[in-house]
Amino acid sequence: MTTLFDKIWAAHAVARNEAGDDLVYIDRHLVQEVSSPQAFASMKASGHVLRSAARHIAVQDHNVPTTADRLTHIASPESAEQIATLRRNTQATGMRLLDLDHPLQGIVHVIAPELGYVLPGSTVVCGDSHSATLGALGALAWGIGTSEVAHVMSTQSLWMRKPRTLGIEISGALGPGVYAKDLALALIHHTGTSGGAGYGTEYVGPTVSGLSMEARMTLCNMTIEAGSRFGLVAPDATTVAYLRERVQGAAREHFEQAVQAWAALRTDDPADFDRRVVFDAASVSPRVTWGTMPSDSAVFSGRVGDGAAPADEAERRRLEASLAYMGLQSGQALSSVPIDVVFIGSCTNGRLEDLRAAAAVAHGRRVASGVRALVVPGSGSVKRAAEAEGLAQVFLDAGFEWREPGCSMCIGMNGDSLAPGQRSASTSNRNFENRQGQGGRTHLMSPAAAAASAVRGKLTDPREFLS
Ligand SMILES: CC(C)[C@H](C(=O)O)[C@@H](O)C(=O)O
Ligand code: SF4
Repeated sequence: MTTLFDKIWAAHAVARNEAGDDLVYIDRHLVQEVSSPQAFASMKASGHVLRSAARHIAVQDHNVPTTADRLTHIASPESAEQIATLRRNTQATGMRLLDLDHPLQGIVHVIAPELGYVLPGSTVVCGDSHSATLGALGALAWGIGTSEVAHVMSTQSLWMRKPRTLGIEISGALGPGVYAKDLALALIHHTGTSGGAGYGTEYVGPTVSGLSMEARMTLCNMTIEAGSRFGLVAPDATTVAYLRERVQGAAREHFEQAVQAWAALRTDDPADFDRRVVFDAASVSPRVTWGTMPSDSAVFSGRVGDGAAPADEAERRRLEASLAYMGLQSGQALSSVPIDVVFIGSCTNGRLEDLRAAAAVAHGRRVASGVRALVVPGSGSVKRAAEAEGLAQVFLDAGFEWREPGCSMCIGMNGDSLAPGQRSASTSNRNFENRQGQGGRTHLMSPAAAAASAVRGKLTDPREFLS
């Protein structure tokens, strides 16, 4: 009797040192241009080589312009340099690269599942904190630091202290206009930004089983915002159906056999978790953040500060600084807050279902005057699919910009950023100070809510547009 986390860990731990850390075998590694330059350099400096090139895929995502002329024009020299460096490093080591001109290029956490690259029961790492997104496929997937990236490239393994396990058991149906993003924001509000620290999180229960693959990715993506590096969902029929269409190579040949083996990949008894949190999804309404931590959220009919008294003096000071940064008053009605920019995209909410939810609201409506609204698909595949089913046209007709894939305004490294003091409605995952641009103010929400906010020009509950 053991948890899914323990089973996958045990299948990959090949040795234990005196300190109690395990040497964990890494099945797959994803590489992006921001966290890899030093890793390639230190691998080279120590005379190591890429041990198993086929187990790594690199992609350009954070720095890529989302403008149509991006193959010939990259305005920022720093961005151009990081992109060129990854190109050089992958050529030198024989690592596969999805470059700017590749039809499958996109945000690393969006493309990996699309490629059928992440399989249930496997270990997957990436030098990026949102790697737990891939745990939605029943894999142990987590973000690592640059020195660990070098270690994985040269040894295909990592020393790791096994975390304790946290089971988040979710039951109850999500209401109309309520999405996995709202569930994630509600959970982070409930547990706090460090509630999951030291734990590997598995999401279980009927609500999770009922979520689509993409919604599971949204949920797992935000696990790190509650402090846990691992977010996991056991594979089931939904996972198998998703992978059946996508796996390639040897995994395709042995697919039916693998499906049988995956049946054992589940937590035998929730009592096996080191800690359990029980959560009712039916109680969740569309949410929006008002502060500078992802836990600072409330329902759209709520107020800045959410009416809760700060727990202590340090928290009172944090809230004060946070509201000063956000240019908001405690107690102000959230639905009265005007916005300047709308960003629909990111590894949290840049997949096809997200764009469908936003387009359903945008359809036949117009972005409010004075508001700039961008839709940035998470990958080339998402972009083409959205164009084929008419979503791109819906956005264009409504006055949104329709961009090339990448991280874009989620982090503002590629030239898409907020100006100082500008306020955004954003479907990304972090509302930290300066995250979307120096002095920019971020309100996190679901894609439908972001589209509703674009139309009204202020923070808006998407249910206002549901007929
Ligand atoms: C730049 C990258 C290493 C970073 C991360 O680790 O997550 C980024 O993706 C983010 O979302 O903050
Ligand atoms: S979309 Fe945002 S959160 Fe995701 S990898 Fe890119 S910068 Fe990080």
